Amino acid sequence: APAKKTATGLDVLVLGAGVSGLQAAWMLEEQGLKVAVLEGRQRVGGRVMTLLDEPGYPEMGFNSMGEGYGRGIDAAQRAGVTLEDIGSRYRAGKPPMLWMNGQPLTREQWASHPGNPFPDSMKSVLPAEMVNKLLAERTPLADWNAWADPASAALDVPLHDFLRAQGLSDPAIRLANDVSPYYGTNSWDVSALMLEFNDGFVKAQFEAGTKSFGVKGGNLHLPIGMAKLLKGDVILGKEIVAIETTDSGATVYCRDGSTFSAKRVICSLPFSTLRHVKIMPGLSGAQAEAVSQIAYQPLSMAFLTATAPFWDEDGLSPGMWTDGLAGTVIPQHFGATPEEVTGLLVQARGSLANYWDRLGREKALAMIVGQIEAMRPAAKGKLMARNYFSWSQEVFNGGDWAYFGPGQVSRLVPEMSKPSGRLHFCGEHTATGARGLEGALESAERVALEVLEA
Ligand SMILES: Cc1cc2nc3c(=O)[nH]c(=O)nc-3n(C[C@H](O)[C@H](O)[C@H](O)COP(=O)(O)OP(=O)(O)OC[C@H]3O[C@@H](n4cnc5c(N)ncnc54)[C@H](O)[C@@H]3O)c2cc1C
Repeated sequence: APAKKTATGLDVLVLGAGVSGLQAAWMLEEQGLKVAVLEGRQRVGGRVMTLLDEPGYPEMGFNSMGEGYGRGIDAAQRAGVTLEDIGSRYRAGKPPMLWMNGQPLTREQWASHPGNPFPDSMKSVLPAEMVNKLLAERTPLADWNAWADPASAALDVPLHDFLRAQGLSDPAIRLANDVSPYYGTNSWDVSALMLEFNDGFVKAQFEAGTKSFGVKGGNLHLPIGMAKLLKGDVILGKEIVAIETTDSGATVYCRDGSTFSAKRVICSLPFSTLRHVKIMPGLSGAQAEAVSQIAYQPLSMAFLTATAPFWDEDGLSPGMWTDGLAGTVIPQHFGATPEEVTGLLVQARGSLANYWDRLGREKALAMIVGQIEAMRPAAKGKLMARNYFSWSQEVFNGGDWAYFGPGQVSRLVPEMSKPSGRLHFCGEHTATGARGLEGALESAERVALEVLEA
């Protein structure tokens, strides 16, 4: 039987219990509104997701906040969780090595390697550093806060164009970007302007300070703490399938047959999942285009542990950036001391993530272990595959963060987050001044003010 309504006389229904939805709900309650939150998963947190039963509490989602995360630091204090500077843990141990074609290379070896396709002046730049370094040094975006202004539209071109203009050949672009893209699946499907905005945000973070904060015991404790602050219901297991607004109110329909009504609805769903929700009346123009078209980053991860420190045996860093099917191996230093390795997080982005996903969990894990063992015989028989997590395959995400394709920043960003009648939007994809978790919180502030002023 359909679940009974648990909340009546609501001012606002918030859809999604990620940090943006939880923050918006809290802000509106502070102003005296009656709010309920509906969440599809059986947990809160969305893209903040910690494996609390694995050693070192590996993070499958949100990693850390910078010192400039005013909203994030404030939310953590309110939620009663402890932030610790984990920057030294990221930097602990030997620096990761570059593995090209199955062979380990130091930076010096790479600089003179015959397979190095980078321009002469940049031979010692590692592939993983190249895109961010070029953006940092040569961004054509004078004011990063103006990224979505019409005046910046000329920069809304494929990342490929920017990288070509910096003197990178196609093989150099493939290695520096497409093997493990931060945004997009390759240099053609992402706007350079989006990365220039991100570069500005990163620089502003460094100006505020160089610490990286994580939540003690796992980042998942942040949204759990934020949810506890709410007076209204946070109802789990409520997959939204339709949203209807009229001149006088709004109704939300869930997959289990239950319905909820309120004066207004705030939707924090990523557009990758919202595009499967029936919206009545339908959206139009750039907003409809955005909901249907904006892409989400493919990102998949395997969590491995080692029964013995094979990196001591072969004398090489446990960290690996490979140009092959094993992706990037990131040692986790979350034990009692920063030296201890609590596990290996193996990450694939872009088309490699899609390939792992198509193999499926078991085959992907076996392939990853086999690849590492082939490169490092000392690892043979010592790797334990414990977990596989794909953001693309998560029904309630359909990918990691939103990214804009060439032309989409200018065409969609100024329009896509405006309210449609009594339906309002928040979530990291709607942030225009910050990125990541801080962007999600920024969007919550914007939407809360929007609802209060409506
Ligand atoms: C691997 C990874 C690493 C990251 N690292 C960092 C970092 O280091 N620093 C940083 O600042 N940010 C980082 N981020 C980004 C940060 O985690 C996100 O920006 C932020 O958590 C997004 O919050 P949100 O509320 O916008 O979206 P979400 O957390 O995705 O919340 C949306 C909610 O809606 C729910 N939902 C979706 N569809 C439905 C439906 N149909 N019905 C009901 N509920 C639904 C979801 O279950 C989810 O709970 C990272 C993200 C990932 C995935």
